[in-house]
Amino acid sequence: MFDVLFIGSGQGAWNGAIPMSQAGLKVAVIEEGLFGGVCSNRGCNAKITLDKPVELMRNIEQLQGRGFDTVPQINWPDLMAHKHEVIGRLAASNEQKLVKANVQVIKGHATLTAEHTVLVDNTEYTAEKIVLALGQLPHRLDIPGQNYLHDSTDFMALTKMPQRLAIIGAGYVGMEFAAIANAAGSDVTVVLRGHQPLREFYQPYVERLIISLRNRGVKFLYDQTIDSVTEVADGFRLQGANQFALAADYIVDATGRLPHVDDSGLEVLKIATNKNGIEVDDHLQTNVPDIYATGDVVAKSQPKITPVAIFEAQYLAQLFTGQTTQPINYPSIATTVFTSPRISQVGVSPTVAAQSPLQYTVETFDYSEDWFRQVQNEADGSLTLVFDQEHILVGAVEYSNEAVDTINGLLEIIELRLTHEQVQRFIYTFPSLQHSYFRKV
Ligand SMILES: Cc1cc2nc3c(=O)[nH]c(=O)nc-3n(C[C@H](O)[C@H](O)[C@H](O)COP(=O)(O)OP(=O)(O)OC[C@H]3O[C@@H](n4cnc5c(N)ncnc54)[C@H](O)[C@@H]3O)c2cc1C
Ligand SMILES: NC(=O)c1ccc[n+]([C@@H]2O[C@H](COP(=O)([O-])OP(=O)(O)OC[C@H]3O[C@@H](n4cnc5c(N)ncnc54)[C@H](O)[C@@H]3O)[C@@H](O)[C@H]2O)c1
Repeated sequence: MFDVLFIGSGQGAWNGAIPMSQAGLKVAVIEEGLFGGVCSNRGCNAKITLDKPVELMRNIEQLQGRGFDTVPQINWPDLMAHKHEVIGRLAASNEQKLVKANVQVIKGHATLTAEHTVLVDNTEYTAEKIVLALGQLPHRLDIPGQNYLHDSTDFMALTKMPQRLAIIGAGYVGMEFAAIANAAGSDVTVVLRGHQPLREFYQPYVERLIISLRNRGVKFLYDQTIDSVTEVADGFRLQGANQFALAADYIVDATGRLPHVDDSGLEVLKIATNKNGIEVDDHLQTNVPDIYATGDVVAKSQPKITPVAIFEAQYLAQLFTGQTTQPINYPSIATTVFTSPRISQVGVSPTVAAQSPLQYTVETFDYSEDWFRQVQNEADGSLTLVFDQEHILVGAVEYSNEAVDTINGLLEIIELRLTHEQVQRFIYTFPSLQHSYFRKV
């Protein structure tokens, strides 16, 4: 009998399994696919590998006539081969990480059969505690011609960049892929059901991102309902209400991801779920004692991203090894859409702050006036900061190529509620990004 049995081996599992095992618990991880789950094999890591040349290309573009005379072109087949090389080895190394930490690795599809029992290929495994780290699966539009639609995994394995790419949905996946495919030379059209791309992000910066992508040739079609996809002589045809029609060579369905709750026996134990995932209490415990859940499969208001899955897995390690009995207490969470420019944000949104002017002040800094950004000729960037009544930084959002580094840098100031005087004690390297913002805090 194991002390803890994880179903799923993604970020929401191994970041808990390893410290639990190192603390002396008998731990096993069951995985039916690639070890490391989505982020390692077909999510964050693959995406950032495909984005790297885009980021470099945009930086070089900004310096045309300022030290550079040409912009390099992306060689997609070479880039894809590089992605396969970098990402292809991760599953095996993720598995080895578990083995080295003395975690038992079990391969196959797990089904819960009783409160402490899981079945994998006719073998029963029992455990004191079971952790469901099942992740999410791509949502697929339920329309005729559904089989012609592709998901994020398909896109990130494309050997040839399609000439005409249609993307349905303008969330994280839709926008990031639009930026990459556009830089790689594809004629990209993003089709939106509503009128608000990247709903969770600060909208004035989303609007600037849309303008920037439009200027590069990406088309955005708002308020469209796709009814069907058909194969035609030279590709595919999307059709929708009010005579909407669009021709494309390849279509990505980026309409979101759904919690993976339907094939692991949750119903046998009547584990409570809703459309957002598995319901848990403030200790990540499901309605069934000794069964817990972490990561994307959890029904939660926090963003379904890797660092949150890691935080939850590490919390369970502390809980199960007796280091804490406290409820999970999420810190400030930075989120980023990896377009170019990027939008990165953390803490109180300027939109929320603007609704309570007595409680918050909001300040915006335009990078066209910042000498450090002028060095790289980055004119289209801004940082917005939110301060509370004590003038402590409580929120920040940046639209720029370096937004991730700025927001990660400001994260500790926000989380630790550092005062202006405390921040002034940091002696950063000069010149550096930190120097371009620390005086503003
Ligand atoms: C295209 C894309 C890009 C992304 N980019 C980013 C990013 O840049 N930054 C970021 O923070 N997040 C990003 N994410 C989100 C991130 O990948 C997820 O938040 C993270 O992978 C969640 O980890 P998890 O462990 O909860 O689930 P997963 O990684 O989904 O792992 C779940 C695992 O459980 C296994 N499993 C499920 N059921 C069973 C069963 N019954 N038996 C055995 N095994 C089972 C699955 O095979 C899977 O391997 C991205 C996601 C996508 C799709
Ligand atoms: N940078 C990152 O951190 C990152 C990157 C990629 C994915 N992710 C994670 O992966 C998950 C999935 O991302 P995603 O972009 O697929 O989902 P999402 O929820 O961010 O976006 C889905 C989009 O599809 C649209 N949509 C939904 N139903 C539709 C329909 N019937 N017709 C047309 N449009 C429709 C929505 O309005 C939305 O714009 C999220 O949990 C996200 O956190 C994170």
